[in-house]
Amino acid sequence: MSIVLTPYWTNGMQKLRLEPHPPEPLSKGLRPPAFNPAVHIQRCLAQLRSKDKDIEKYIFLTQLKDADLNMFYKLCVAHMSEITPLIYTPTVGDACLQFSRNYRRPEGLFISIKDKGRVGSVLKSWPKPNDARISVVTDGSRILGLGDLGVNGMPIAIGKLSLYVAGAGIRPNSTVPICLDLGTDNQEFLDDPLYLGLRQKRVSDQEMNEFMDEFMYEMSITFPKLLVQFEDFSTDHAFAYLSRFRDQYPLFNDDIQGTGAVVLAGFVNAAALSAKASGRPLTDQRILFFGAGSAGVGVAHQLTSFFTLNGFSEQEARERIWLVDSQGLVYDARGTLPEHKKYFSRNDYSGPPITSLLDIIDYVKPTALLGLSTIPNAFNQPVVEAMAKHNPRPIIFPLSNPVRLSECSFADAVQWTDGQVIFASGSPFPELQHNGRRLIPGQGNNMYIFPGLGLGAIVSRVTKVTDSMVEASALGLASSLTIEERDLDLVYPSVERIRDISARIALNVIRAAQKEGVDRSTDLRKMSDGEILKFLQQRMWNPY
Ligand SMILES: O=C([O-])CC(=O)C(=O)O
Ligand SMILES: [Mg+2]
Repeated sequence: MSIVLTPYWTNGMQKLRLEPHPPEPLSKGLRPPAFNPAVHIQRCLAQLRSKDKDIEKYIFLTQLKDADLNMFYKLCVAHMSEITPLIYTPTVGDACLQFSRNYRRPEGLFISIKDKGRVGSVLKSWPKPNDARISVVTDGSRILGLGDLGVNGMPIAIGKLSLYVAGAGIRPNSTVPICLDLGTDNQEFLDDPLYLGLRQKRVSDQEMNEFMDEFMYEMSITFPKLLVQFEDFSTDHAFAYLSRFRDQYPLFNDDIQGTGAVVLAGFVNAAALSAKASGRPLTDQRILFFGAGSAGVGVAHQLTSFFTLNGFSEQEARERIWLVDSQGLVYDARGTLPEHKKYFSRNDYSGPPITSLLDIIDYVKPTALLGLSTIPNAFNQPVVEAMAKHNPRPIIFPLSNPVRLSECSFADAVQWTDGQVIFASGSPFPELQHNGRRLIPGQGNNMYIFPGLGLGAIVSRVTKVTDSMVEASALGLASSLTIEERDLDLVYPSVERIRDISARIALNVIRAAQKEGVDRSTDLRKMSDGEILKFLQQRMWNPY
């Protein structure tokens, strides 16, 4: 028997209390005579399934988490592929949009620009800060593909952290969801009397920088063992704060690095399938990115490592990549470009702007088309057919979230390529049958990466998260497919195995951290791979 911290509420405030784990049986008379915990999970599942709308299911699960944390995670772990889309993408998108309307109880920390100068004292209201290991921090400025949602971004931090618990066995009381309120430019919310954030526009970059400097410093003081995951900051801030803080504190940006790693993993497997069909070398890839925000450029950077791992120079790797933004193909002669696009801007084209995606495909002749644009249906029939014309097995990854912003659906991509597409999307699509074949879409969502990357970083107590740790997480994921999954042409493993996958990713991350000397748990250096895997699996928190 061990002791865990269980959240409870008093006077509208969340507190934590110490409880034996598993709990002592209730005294006689306090529960129904035939109550059987093993059957109770079926009751909870039936209650969940009786709700018609996904948002109702989300609300039910949130309340279950309040009332019976253990049962909530028991359901998550036992029914991962059913529950994940409800507590996370895509339903969490609606939960964010409706957060101020559906709000019931406090969960997580809100820190606002009004706290500037005393952020430390606000952080101290968190109970047991020494137990904190992982925080997901958002400023709500670019939630999924839904734009600036202000403090309504909190559910994204909560949802990601639930996956840390369910998918990597992090203890629930080690997780700290944080939403920063730096104002919002969402006028609809500012006008809404129920909106739960400050009634002001976003602050200037300078004020935000000062706030973020104080916030990150105070976080490191209050939570000495914490890893920070930045989530859904607007593109410029995502890049700026990653580079501002990454050498000072243990942190990563999920949208740049997590998404980059998950797509690299899927791409490694997709490239092998496409090479098999075309007979051309594995590295004969030309990758077109539709969307050049934090996710698009983050993924592009990560994918260059696919080529450098296969013997290309950095320059050669960069030449395999083309970016498209709202003004079409990104190239030097087009005019001044934002900083984050410059690295991939083409210098081998100087004609008039090419703006239509179809024309760009004809010019580039890509083997892979990756969508990170949040423009629904941008990969329409002519676009997908053009990809199929150039490739026996085109790689098409519409990665925008949530599902209604996806650049195309799985069913359309299958139909328009006669089943030849190698497909992964950001949000889940159902599998289908085509000409008697079972076709299963991949889900190229960072949920495969961050639990394992975080677990490895936490267990080895890194001083910082390096590029090679992120790359190692991707390769760990890519190699985690079983033979059966490879036979089904999958590019990602089944999410039901997420805990095994997270352990394998964490092992790779730990080894990469050791190689670079950024690990502080140096005891792990003496252990074999098998011993580390066993250690990780044994230490994972389990609902009883
Ligand atoms: O949350 C997700 O599903 C993936 C992600 O980070 C994003 O779209 O911003
Ligand atoms: Mg995100």
